[in-house]
Parts: sequence; C-alpha cells; structure tokens
Amino acid sequence: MDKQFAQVIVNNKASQVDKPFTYLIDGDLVGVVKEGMRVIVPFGIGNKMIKGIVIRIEDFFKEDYKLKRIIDVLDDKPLISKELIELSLWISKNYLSSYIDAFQPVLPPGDFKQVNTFVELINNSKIDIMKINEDEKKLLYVIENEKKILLEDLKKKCKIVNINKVLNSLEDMGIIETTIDIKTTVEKKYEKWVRFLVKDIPLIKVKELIGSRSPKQLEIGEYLYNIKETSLKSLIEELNTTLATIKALEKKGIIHIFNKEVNRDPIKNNIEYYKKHTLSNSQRKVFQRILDSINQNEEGNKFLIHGVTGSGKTEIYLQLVEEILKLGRDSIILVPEISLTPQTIERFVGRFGNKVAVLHSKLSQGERFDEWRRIKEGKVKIVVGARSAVFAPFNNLGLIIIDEEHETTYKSSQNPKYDAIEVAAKRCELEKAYLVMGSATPSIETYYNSLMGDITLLKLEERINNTTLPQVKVIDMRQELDNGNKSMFSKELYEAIEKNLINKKQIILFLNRRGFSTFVSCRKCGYVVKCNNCDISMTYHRNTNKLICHYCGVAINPPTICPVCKSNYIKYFGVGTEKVEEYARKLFPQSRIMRMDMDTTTKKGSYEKILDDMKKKNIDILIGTQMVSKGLDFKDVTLVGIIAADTTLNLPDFRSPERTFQLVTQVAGRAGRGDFEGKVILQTYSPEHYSIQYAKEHDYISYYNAEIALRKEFLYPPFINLISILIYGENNSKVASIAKEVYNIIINEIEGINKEDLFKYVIGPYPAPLERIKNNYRWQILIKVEGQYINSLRNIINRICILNTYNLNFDNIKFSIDINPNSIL
Ligand SMILES: Nc1ncnc2c1ncn2[C@@H]1O[C@H](COP(=O)(O)OP(=O)(O)OP(=O)(O)O)[C@@H](O)[C@H]1O
Ligand SMILES: [Zn+2]
Ligand SMILES: [Zn+2]
Repeated sequence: MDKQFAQVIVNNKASQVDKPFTYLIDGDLVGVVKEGMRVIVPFGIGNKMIKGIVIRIEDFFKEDYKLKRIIDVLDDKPLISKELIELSLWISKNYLSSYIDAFQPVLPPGDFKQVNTFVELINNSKIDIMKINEDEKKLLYVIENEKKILLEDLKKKCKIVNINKVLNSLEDMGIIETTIDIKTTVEKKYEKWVRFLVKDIPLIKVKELIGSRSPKQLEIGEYLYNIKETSLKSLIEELNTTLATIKALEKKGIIHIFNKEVNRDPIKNNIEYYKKHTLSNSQRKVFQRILDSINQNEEGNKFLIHGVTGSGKTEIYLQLVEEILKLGRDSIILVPEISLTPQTIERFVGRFGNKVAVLHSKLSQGERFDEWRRIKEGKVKIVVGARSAVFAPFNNLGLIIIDEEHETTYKSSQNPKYDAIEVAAKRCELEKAYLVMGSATPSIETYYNSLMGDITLLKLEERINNTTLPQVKVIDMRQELDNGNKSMFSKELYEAIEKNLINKKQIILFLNRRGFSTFVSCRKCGYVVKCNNCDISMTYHRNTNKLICHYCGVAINPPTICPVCKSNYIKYFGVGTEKVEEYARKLFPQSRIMRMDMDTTTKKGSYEKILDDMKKKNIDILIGTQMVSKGLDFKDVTLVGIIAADTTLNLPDFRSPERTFQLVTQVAGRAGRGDFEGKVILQTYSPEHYSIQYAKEHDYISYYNAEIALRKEFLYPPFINLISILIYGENNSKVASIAKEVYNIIINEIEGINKEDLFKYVIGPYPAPLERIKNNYRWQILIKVEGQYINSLRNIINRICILNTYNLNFDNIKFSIDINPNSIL
C-alpha cells in the first residue's frame, strides 16, 4: 500500500474544529503511523504545525487529492489503545461532549503536547557489527554519544529515510529502548544505586581482585556479582554493612555508585501484608458464582453484590482480583475519593504489593504521569482509584470493581460529564472484562437493572462473624423542643455519649454541614447575608472568623451592624460541624474530641493522622461530615449519632430521599463492627419520612419499593433519562431569552411525545434552583426522555447548542448539558 488515510483529532480548543480531520499518510509513514499515536499536521489557513492524535486509519478515502499530509509521527508505540479510542468516541457521543474533552481522560496526564518520546541505549554489548546495516550504524553513532535522546532530535540529527524501521529493528535486538516522559516542573527524583562494574569474568577472579582480607567486601562483591545492581539503601540494610565498606570496594574499581532516576512512588513501602481471610459461607457463594462465570468465559457479565455494611465485600474483591491475576489479566478497583483511605489502600497494597498503583486527586502531575506510565508499560496489574481510574491504560483488562456503587461522585460534573458506572460497563463490553459492583445501599437505577436481569444480583445478608446490625433509635426533635431541650443533642444522645465514654468506647457524630453557623441574619428586618456572586447564604466559620460562600469560596468579615436597617441584632443560625465540636467540648471537657471535614483535612497528611489516632484509640469522639460516613472499619465504635438527618432530606431534588437513606445507612454501618453491639441515635424533624423509617429498620427492599413507585409515577430515572440543559451568562435577560428560544426549538423537534403531554416531558425554562453562581445567571430546561428516543434528542441538542444550526446569538452565553445529572439544583 502506498497511501493511507488517518482521522486526526487536533489539539485546538475552538468548537468549530471539534471534529476529526482526515489527513493523508504517504511515503515512509505508511505502516508506521498507527491508531493511538500522536502526529504533527498542518492546520488551518496558515498551515500552522500542530499536534494531533490519530483515532482511525482507513485504506480508502473519496477525495484524497484535497488532503493535507501528516508531516511526522511522534510516538514509536500507540499512546492509546484501540479500545480506549472506541470508549472515548462513545463518551463524546453519549454525553454530548466535544472530542477533545472526551479524549482528555485517556491521554497521559498533563497536556499531551508535553509528552515526549525518548530513545535510549540500553545494552551496547548486544551490538553485533556483522549484523547491523549502514543506517543502523549511523543511528547508533548518534545515540552512543547522547545515551538518551529525544526522538524528534534524533530524527533531525540522523536524516535517515526510514528511521522508524531502523528503530524497530534495534529495539528488537535489545540494543535500544524507547520510553515516554513528560516535560514537567516536578523535580525528577534520584536515588543512590550500586552497580557491579567488571564484565564477563568468573566469580573467582572477582574474589581475587577484592582480596581475602576483607570478608565484608567479598560478601558485597559476590552479592552484586549475582544481582548486578541494587539501591545503596537496600544494600546496606540487606548485608548489614556500611557506606565506608561499599566506598572502599568502589575504590578498587569493582563496583560503581550512581544516581538512578526513580519513580515517584506515592505508596509508602512500609505497608504490612494484609492476611488473606478464609471466606465465610455467604462470601464463598458470591465469590464462586462470579468465578464460575469467569471460568466459563461469560465475558462482559455484570454483577451487583448487595451486601449489608460490614459483610466483607472487600475480601471478595481481593480474591477476585487474585483470580484475574492468575489469568494474567489486569484489574481496576474504583472507590469513592473519600474512601481512598489508608485503610482501603493497605488492604490492596498489603495483599498485592508493588503490583498495585493508587490513583487519587492529591497526586502531583509528575506522580500521576509515573503511575500512568507504570500501568501502560505493564509493570502494574492492579489500579485502585477514584472515578477517573476507570480509564487506566491497561492492555489486558479483565475486571472492573466498583465499590460503594451508589456514590454520586462516580458521575462527573465536569466535561466530559460521564458516569463511571456506564463507562465501566462499556469498557468491560469492549475489552471482554467482568464488572462487579458492590454496595449496602445500591442506587435505584442499578438495583432496578439487576431486577430487570441486566445485572446478576448477589446478596450478603449477614455481617462477618454474625455481628448484628446496630439498633437505630429515631428521635423526634420537635418533641425534644416541647420537652424544653433547646440544645442540639437530644437527652437520649447526651446520655448515650456519656455512657460510651465511661465504657471507653468510641463515638462518631455525623452532620452533613461544615462550618459553625449556616446563615447569619438580622433579627429586626430579616436580612440574610448572601454571597454577592451567588445569591446563596454564607456560612460562618469560627476558627477563621469569616463568612464563607460554599459555592465560590469568597470570604468576608461578618457584619456587626445590619447593612439594611442598621440595627445591631445580628444573629447566627443553623448548626455546622464546627459548632457541634465546640458544644461537645463544652459538655465533655475530659474527652478527646476530633473534627474531620474539609476544613480540618486540607494539610497533607492531616486526614491520615486523624484516622491513625482513631485506630490507636487516641480519639473518643470523632465529629465529621460525609468523610466519617463510609468505608471506615473501627471495631471499637459502638455509638453513632446523626445530629440532623434533615439536611439532605429537605433539598428540592428528586434524589434527596435516596441520598438520605444511603447516608443514614452508611453512617449507621460504622457502629458495632467489632465484638460489641452498636447503637445509632438519629435526630430528625421528620421522623415519619419513609427514607428514615426504612433506614431505621435496615430495610433496603421496602425502601426500594417505595422509591421506585414514586419514580414511576413522577417520571424519573430509571424510567426515563433526565437531560438537564443549563444556560448561563452574566446578563439575566439575555440568558432568559436564549433559554426560551432553545425551549421552542426543542418542543418543535422532539419525537415520540404527544403535544398534550409535552409539559410533562420538557420542563422549563425556569431559573435554576441555585439561580446565580459566580456572577452567572442560570436558567434550566429539563427534558425527560425514554430510552428509544434518546439518540434523536441528543442530535437535536447537538444541533442547537453545539453546532448552532439555528443561528442563535450565543455571545456571552454558555451551556452545560448533563445527561442524568446527580443533582438538578
Ligand atoms: N472471611 C472473613 N473472616 C474474618 N474476617 C473477615 C472476613 N472477611 C472480611 N473480614 C473482616 O470483616 C470486616 C468487614 O469487612 P469489610 O470492611 O470488607 O466490609 P464491607 O462489606 O466492605 O463493609 P462496608 O460496606 O461497611 O464498608 C473487616 O475488618 C475485614 O477484615
Ligand atoms: Zn436589619
Ligand atoms: Zn459565592
């Protein structure tokens, strides 16, 4: 073949260029340019040279005489696998995101323009002068001088016609190696290593060189003779020797101390082995069912483990990963970001050691890249990470596990606005891998799908060792007020805390709101202090003495005089975790109290420190937000207090009962995980609400039945797909009029809905519940669409909002399109 055609996504953010462009591949590049490689192409009227990524290669193209040609290729091997290209294309179609956004998660961390390919000489002893040709000699000459050289520079220096073929053959001979690296501001990390220097002589000769009077040196010499090189630190530790002895040996010219670049390994290497548990009977049943499916090659199968809190789901995950490893395949374990605790990491790293990479948001770009490269190069077989770890660049994926499947953080609220659960299912389908999800409180959608038969439902109904689920006592706070108790702790909670403190047991107090007071208002005229950018009341934080907007982060000094009526009756209302902490300290001055929320865990390591103190029983009462609600496994926690279950219940969002049920069940699940029975005290102003009543009884099924009936009646997922179109900008009337125009086009074009039902399916446009955020006015249109019409609706929205086929005036107007969003606020 003398030419081919490549579809290239160019790295240019303007929306008019958001499509793949076709380029001609000819000359030497035929057969060399492959899907997933970066190329240099001329672009635009001025034919500026820019980088792009090849997503497809075809042998035919109708009008090839018009095409521009690919100038050069930057990689030696594809950066992105075919499956991940497919996955990204699916994301761009499914979530209506631009191509560039859709490819972002599968590209190497950092800007893909910064990634460089290097060619390095690794073993010149393999050069056989008789076997290599002129071009290879020419190339080796350059590399020998440079040791490690940028592929682009190498090309300029050698000017060999078919340089890629030459590189391939030298790499096959084991003489050179190509690697990728990023330009980064992060310092490279070096470690002192020791290498055996003398080549091709028998051990006896080495011993002669060292001399029999230095037995320690002999020992080191023999050791290094066998393993060739090791780090200085481990050599000193292994052989119980000193730097002086090693230096002495270096003087004799037998070994050599050098600086070796090491991966910035974010996992601490002092993690203890995490012992394998023998599965309990119910664990075994679940495990065996999935294993059977794997053994019978029922590829692409999906499972949901519905297991009560503390039922030992993690041990099942670990043993499944082990089975997949035996098959030589890779595993991804997704956990919510806040569950990426040392406890979770210790279990996976403690069992599988350096085969595991951990991906979390606190990694620096350099660390992230190192992990990406270790995965890509096959040095890692297991990835544990938050949402975006679903894109880990494995080449032989066998299993994806999604723990706490119901967590909202699996849905991205930034572009591309993907749902990691759907992406995982799609990826498993593409790579013939298995999907295992687990939760004590499965999301309504996933549970529904499992009842419909799309997902195999497996149950774990008991806790490990048959410890019982904690008893939940619901306290009606209105009653409490009637009885004259105005404090934030009910009598029952106060007494229970006291009793647990006497018994030297640990206590967790949960409130889903941080800060001290949740709003500040004037008692005389009713004025409430709101954020100037967001129209949302500001939260008082006592430790900084500031009012902070939780949406945009603006902080101001609290007023002492009402800006409206000039009175000084300024009062602080509402309770946040900071206030709970202060109050608890007042009531229980002898006890050791710690608060864990976003405000107390910003410093690196502070989070780990709190959990460690909790483990060592240096904390009696742990107060916190969502952070204390999941994943934690402390055996001595016997009391959990939920200060106000109403904080999630009263949000104007159809998912708020579901969130409440999940949160209450998860927090309650932290109690009584050891040998002692646990108790939960749940305070609320709506004790009769079904989500609270069923959470009290640990009755997921009844809760599900109640919820699914409501979803069906009021047309919510899983019965329809909910599409939110948010239109925003600084000029409110302009935003409103564009919203109206968009709405009109949609109701004209939408299919499958009777005219008289339209109002039920296309809702709006109306100002969003959070009307103004960061100085932008927000209008919303909500569309409910049944499965079979979703593609046609995607096309309509794409034409209106992205391609602007209807020529609307979008100056200073932005859109956010979210398919099945987490929240409609
Ligand atoms: N077969 C077993 N034998 C003994 N102990 C076990 C076994 N399996 C798990 N465990 C232990 O039981 C405890 C609970 O397990 P795990 O944390 O995995 O539960 P979980 O189902 O993930 O709970 P949650 O949903 O509340 O996070 C852990 O301390 C774990 O080490
Ligand atoms: Zn006032
Ligand atoms: Zn704000």
